[in-house]
Amino acid sequence: MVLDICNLVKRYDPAAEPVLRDVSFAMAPGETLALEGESGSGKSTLLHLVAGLDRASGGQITVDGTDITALADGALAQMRRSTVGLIFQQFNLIPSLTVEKNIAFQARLAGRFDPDWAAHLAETIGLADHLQSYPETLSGGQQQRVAIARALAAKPRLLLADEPTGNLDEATADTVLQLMLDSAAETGTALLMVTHSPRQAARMQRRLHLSHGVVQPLESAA
Ligand SMILES: Nc1ncnc2c1ncn2[C@@H]1O[C@H](COP(=O)(O)OP(=O)(O)OP(=O)(O)O)[C@@H](O)[C@H]1O
Repeated sequence: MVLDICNLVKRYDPAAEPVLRDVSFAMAPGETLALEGESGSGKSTLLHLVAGLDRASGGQITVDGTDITALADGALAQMRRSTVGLIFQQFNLIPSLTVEKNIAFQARLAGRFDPDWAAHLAETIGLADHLQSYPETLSGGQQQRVAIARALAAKPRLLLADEPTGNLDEATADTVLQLMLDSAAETGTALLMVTHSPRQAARMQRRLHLSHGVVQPLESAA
């Protein structure tokens, strides 16, 4: 399994109910999973814990064979660089680098830069004419696509995406999701994606609904 989450608990306020009470699920290589649930149900919290950006209050998160809840901060950062891709609502593009260099950045850090793969992603995601532009000159939707291409370029074992097509019109969102699904299939990346769109969720292999701190499976049309 690329990801194995076991009895995960997260509480922010010791006096209140935990945001995540008892979350358990696993993902195999290449698997695509939609995480749904109403606003405030804890979806972003769950992604942050899996990314090692925040600490669990209980339970285990095993990423590519390593229980990350037991890792020190330095080892967690190393795990993120080598194994996990992130597409979060803040795009975190590097303002001093061109689009082309932003796309290459994480792949280079991970030691997996493949210029042909990066060029294929930029072309398919509609950024080929903007490779020498700087992020501040791009629209929000274009910046979001750079963040997506950057994550895919590094061929991560596990890709965590928090509403990755939220800034895009429906047709562009469909194209970009298809690229993410094709890339996951080609590189064996497991894709865990938070979405509010039932239409997008239906294109993933599995759907989980997060409510009251636990996840339940939902039927998927795929
Ligand atoms: N750093 C934090 N400190 C305290 N409470 C937090 C923190 N981050 C999130 N929360 C609380 O945890 C709950 C879950 O928030 P989270 O952002 O994970 O939900 P979400 O399902 O991703 O929501 P949305 O769909 O609106 O993005 C909310 O009640 C939120 O207020």
